[in-house]
Amino acid sequence: MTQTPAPEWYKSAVFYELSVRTFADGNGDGKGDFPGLTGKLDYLRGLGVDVLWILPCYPSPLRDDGYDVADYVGIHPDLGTLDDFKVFLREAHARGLRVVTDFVTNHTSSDHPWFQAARRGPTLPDGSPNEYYDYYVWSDTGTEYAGARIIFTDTEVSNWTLDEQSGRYYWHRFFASQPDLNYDNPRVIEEILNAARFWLDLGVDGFRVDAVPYLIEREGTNCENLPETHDILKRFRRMVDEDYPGRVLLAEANQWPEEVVEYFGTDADPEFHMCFNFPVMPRLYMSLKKEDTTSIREIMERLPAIPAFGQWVTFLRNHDELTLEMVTDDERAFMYAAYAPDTRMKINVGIRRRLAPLLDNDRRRVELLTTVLLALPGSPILYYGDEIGMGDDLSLADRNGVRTPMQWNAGMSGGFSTATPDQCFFPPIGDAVYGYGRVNVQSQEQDPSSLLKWTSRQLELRRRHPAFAVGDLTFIDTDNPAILAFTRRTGDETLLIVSNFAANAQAVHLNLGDYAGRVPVTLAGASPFPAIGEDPYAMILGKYDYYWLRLN
Ligand SMILES: OC[C@H]1O[C@H](O[C@H]2O[C@H](CO)[C@@H](O)[C@H](O)[C@H]2O)[C@H](O)[C@@H](O)[C@@H]1O
Ligand SMILES: [Ca+2]
Repeated sequence: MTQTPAPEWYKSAVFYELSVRTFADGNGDGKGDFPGLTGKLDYLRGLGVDVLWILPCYPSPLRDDGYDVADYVGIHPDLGTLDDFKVFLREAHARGLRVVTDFVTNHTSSDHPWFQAARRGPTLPDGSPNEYYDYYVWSDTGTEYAGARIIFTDTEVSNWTLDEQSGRYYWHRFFASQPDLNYDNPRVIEEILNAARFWLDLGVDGFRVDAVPYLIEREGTNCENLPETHDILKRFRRMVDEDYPGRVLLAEANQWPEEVVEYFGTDADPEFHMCFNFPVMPRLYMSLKKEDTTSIREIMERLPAIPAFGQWVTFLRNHDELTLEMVTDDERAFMYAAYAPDTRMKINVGIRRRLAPLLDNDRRRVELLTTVLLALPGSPILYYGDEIGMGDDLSLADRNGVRTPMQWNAGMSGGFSTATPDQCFFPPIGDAVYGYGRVNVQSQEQDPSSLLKWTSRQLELRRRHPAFAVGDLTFIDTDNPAILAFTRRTGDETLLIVSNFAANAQAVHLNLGDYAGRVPVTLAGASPFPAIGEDPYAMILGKYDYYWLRLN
């Protein structure tokens, strides 16, 4: 199957995020690789996703799982060769799957040759200027930009670190092993755009651009979302529009609605095609524990309008911690109390757990949040392994506990590798509840009622109703805050989504006066419900129950 060349394909796409290193090992060395991933493309096609977002695959010392790039135009040798990548891309495209790669713009690894050259100081021994020095941000005192917060609060005490070789401090928003590039230097912009061209020329369908708010620093600001940063990102978009039309840019900007929306730019002066909806994510979990969906509605209604080309990207989990940066202090305290009872679950400003353990492995709650994810405006992202209910490993450092090997079957190392578990890059999960002996693709493929099969059916249902992807959103007033009700509407159809966030059955009345005379019909099964009248529409929902309805 080949792809339909619709220019706005990303608006109706379902994304699947995966780490090549932990997805499938093709050569038995215990590390996932491109040949292994290529062998799993039929699985991904069968699941019903459209786009693969692959985590950074560049040569890297892996001090931040590849977000510390040592070479922008290569493949990490553990993952295969550039030719292996090309084969993967070709085979993905042949199956109608698109591929979006992670592009780390804000910083490099301290091992990158640019930084190693920069450390020689502004002037070389022969008196000539060191052109690489200005690739990074330096200080004599390490006191500038004091208004910038620290992001990795568990490990870093400052955004400046003294470099022994140059005797100067360098700026880094993330780990000290990730020096920030100096975007006030036009050569840096050229280098990064050229690196992007390299991958676009190979045929990638776009980039998830990492940590975009932090490109530029200015004294007296918090060094986030600055106008100069937006100018650079708009230049990136212009290059894509002019030379690579049809490719997509997705912004990772973990910001409040008013700031994140700026990363779309405008119809006249566009920036990113897509932005992650960070603010809504923690509120989905919060609403479950509070049995009150008010915060979901409030944050969604707070999102400013986006340009016609734009699309939000929604997610429940990803490779990082469940970030709690976009909540109030009280809400953060609530989330920690509700979802991180063990202190090992906390990291930086968030919670390092996977979807199934967060929801106590409760299939009803997993289904509920997944259906809301699929029904809210935006293109949803599934995180690898969540479609089978994988668990996490709190004994692993940093965020690695949610990056364990994909569980394919009950055999050696869960079918991830022919290597033994202790030889794998991260050990596959082997416990009695979430271990590969019990939770794996093969067994779920044989079980029609498995989470995997359910997910696949739900994706198929979503695909058949374009209103999920591009319909307008209208929240429906109810008399029960545990119930989230909204419509998604196009000129052709109106969908009504009703979800019960409570642990008990609930009665609710929906204010559906605008739809008097219409008959709700279930999307799966086409069962008609009582017709809507002038009075509030009464419904009963079982615990964590949901309805996907079409208003005929
Ligand atoms: O490349 C550095 C990091 O960039 C992304 O980080 C983001 O994740 C942080 C939480 O882990 C988040 O708080 C921050 O706002 C983001 O920019 C990337 O996803 C990380 O894996 C990476 O370490
Ligand atoms: Ca391998």
